[in-house]
Order: sequence, then C-alpha cells, then structure tokens
Amino acid sequence: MKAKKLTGEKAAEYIEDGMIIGLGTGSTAYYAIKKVGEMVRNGLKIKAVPTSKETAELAAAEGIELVELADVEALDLTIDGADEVDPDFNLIKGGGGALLREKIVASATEKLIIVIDESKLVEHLGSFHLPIEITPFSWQYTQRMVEKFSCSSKIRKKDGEIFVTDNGNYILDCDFGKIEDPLKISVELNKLPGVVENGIFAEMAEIVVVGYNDGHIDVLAKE
Ligand SMILES: O=C(CO)[C@H](O)[C@H](O)COP(=O)(O)O
Repeated sequence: MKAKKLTGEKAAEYIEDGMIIGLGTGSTAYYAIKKVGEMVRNGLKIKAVPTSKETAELAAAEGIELVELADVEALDLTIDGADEVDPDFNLIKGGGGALLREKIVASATEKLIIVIDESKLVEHLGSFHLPIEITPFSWQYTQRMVEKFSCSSKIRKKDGEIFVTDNGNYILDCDFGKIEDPLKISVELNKLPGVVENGIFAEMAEIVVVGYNDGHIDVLAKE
C-alpha cells in the first residue's frame, strides 16, 4: 500500500496548470486522484476525463472538474495503473474491469504514465490472466472463438453473478501462458466478432513509475 501511494503521488507531479488529463482506475490510480484533488484544492486548474464510474465518483468527490472525452481534442497526460508491465512497457490491464474506457482514454493521450508497485514488473506478460471485454450476446460462442487462440478462460463473476462492465459488457479472464508477441495477439483478438477490447496495451505507455515497499521509487521512461 505504501508503494502504491508513493507511485500515485509521484505521477501527479507531472501535472501542470491548464492540462486536460485522464484519470485511471484501481487502487494505485486512487492515490494519484487523491493527490490531484489536493492540488486542485490548492489552486491547480485542470480538467479530467475519468476511465470508470468509480473514478468519476472519486474525482468528483475530490472537487476535480470532469469533462467528456467527446468534448476535448486530446489529453495531455493520463495516470493509470496496470496488472503487468514488461521491459518494453507492454501492459496487461483490466484487473479492475475498466479496460475499454482505459484504452480509449490512453489512445487519446499524449503521455501515458503508468503507476505500479514492484510486484507488477514481469519479464513476459501472461502470468496475470488477460481480461477481454466481450458482448453479452451468446458470450459462450465468443468464448469458444477466443479459446481457439490456445488459451483457457473463465467468465468473470462478482458475488456469484456475471460481472458487468460500465459499458454493459462481460469479461473473460484468459490464461495464455507466456505471451510472446503482445501486439500481435492483441490485434488478432480484436478481430473476433463479439470481442470489444482486450487488456493488452502495447506500445502505449511513455513513463512507468514503480514504487517499492522499502520506500524508493523508480521512474522509467521509454527510450
Ligand atoms: O486496469 C485496471 C483496471 O481496469 C487497473 O489499473 C489495474 O487492475 C491495476 O489496479 P491496481 O492499481 O488496483 O493494482
């Protein structure tokens, strides 16, 4: 928790007056949002696009002015968490179920800053099961098509019921084993009818802020 707080707060240092920013989802992004709230109360003038209903509620409670992505040209930066980060800054996201809005917001962002604790750094993506957002219509069919990519999968559930995303869709959590070519598998998965988006964020992150439990922080920048 200490590492998540440190990294979230460090990322907030990149925010400047007048920026339009994206706010991610999850327990690490939470600390960045709390810090942004404090900065706003101290006079920082920014506008923000949230990546989930949960983040929208938190940001509004912090007094951060929210805008729709549809109403802005582009975002200066976005701060978001991740479930895995490889040495090339490829990510798995969606552990919190917000991957679709997170990817749309990331794609509209000039600088994507990822905030993680040290446990998220991996040599290869794939230990964390890849979340794939799918449409509810005959979802078992889509699941069978996804599993043709040599993975096993489970429909995500919460409190015994199928988990429904902010967009009214479902999530398959897929075990691919080691993912050798993240960009390729991401492109191929998104070609399947019924797949709305997958949780691989390839070649999107610019900066990764890593928090360590001993209290130090590494800021890794794309070369
Ligand atoms: O992708 C996400 C939500 O969809 C989160 O950013 C990811 O799951 C990391 O969350 P946390 O910071 O709580 O570990």
